[in-house]
Amino acid sequence: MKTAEHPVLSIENLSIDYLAETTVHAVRDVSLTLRRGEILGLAGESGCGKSTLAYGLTRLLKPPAFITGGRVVFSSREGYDIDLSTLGGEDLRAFRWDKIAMVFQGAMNSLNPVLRIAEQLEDVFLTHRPELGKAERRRRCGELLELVGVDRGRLRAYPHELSGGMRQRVMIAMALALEPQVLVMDEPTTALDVVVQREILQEITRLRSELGFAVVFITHDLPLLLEISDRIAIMRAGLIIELDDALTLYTNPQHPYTRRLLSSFPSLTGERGDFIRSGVLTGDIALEETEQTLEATAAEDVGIDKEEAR
Ligand SMILES: Nc1ncnc2c1ncn2[C@@H]1O[C@H](COP(=O)(O)OP(=O)(O)OP(=O)(O)O)[C@@H](O)[C@H]1O
Repeated sequence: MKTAEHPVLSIENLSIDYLAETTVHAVRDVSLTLRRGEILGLAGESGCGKSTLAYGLTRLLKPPAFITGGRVVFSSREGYDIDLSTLGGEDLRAFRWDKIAMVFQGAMNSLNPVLRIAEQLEDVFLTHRPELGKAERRRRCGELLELVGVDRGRLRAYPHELSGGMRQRVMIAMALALEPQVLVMDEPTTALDVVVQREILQEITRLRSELGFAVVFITHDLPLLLEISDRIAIMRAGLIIELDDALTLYTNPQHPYTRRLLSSFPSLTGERGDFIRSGVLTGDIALEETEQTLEATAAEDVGIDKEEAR
């Protein structure tokens, strides 16, 4: 899908510290633009700051995390800009559902076990669209469930009556309820088995095309990102060290750390590698690239010590 050049979210020189016993510089001077309608993948090893960045750009950080510099600006499709640091309280809560929605890794476990799915979905409309009547709310909840591939009959179910995959789909439906322009997904399918994961990812890319929202998709699973992302940012020790469109990043990675990260996934380098971005690349190219990568990274290193960021 061709993405428009217009930004929907601009992250400008964002820095986030954890002011714990020792200060951790978890996000360091990150600048990043999310284009309207694109899927931007954010990859990097555990502890590099991906989740902190996700929480920072949705302003969900809690102490000891503090934004120590920079800002995040949302550019609405209606043509106005909002600096998120100017929002607080109710405005911020409303903004989060309305304009930017989130799906986090354990989201499916955050459904209330004693309430039916219908009540939990309806609650979003009751809070944010109080003008809607009961029948209209019900209708929209049914439509939402079907949008994410769950039969509307499940509205009457309790969470424990649904599989993990279905519960995660319900969470995605909830995130999409108010038609946000940005969806932040932090490891949204990691807890699910591979087949269910794949189905949900296909659903997300289909919905993105249908509804036009942009996605920040966070995972340490680089092969997965290569499949679904338009562009990929590689993060290390709080810094974005490389950002490019997915195919270029795969075929021509510039940073030694990116090359090393790519080479650490057997699925990208073995004979099965050609399923990645199928139809675009062959396993031979994948193999050749990786051999070069291995030779190159044997001789050089990135030079950013993880401890240095703490
Ligand atoms: N509450 C906290 N107090 C102090 N340091 C923290 C806290 N939460 C996270 N950190 C540190 O901030 C850094 C970034 O953590 P973060 O969770 O954002 O990384 P991540 O890339 O999302 O990792 P993962 O893939 O494991 O979720 C790490 O060094 C982590 O130890």
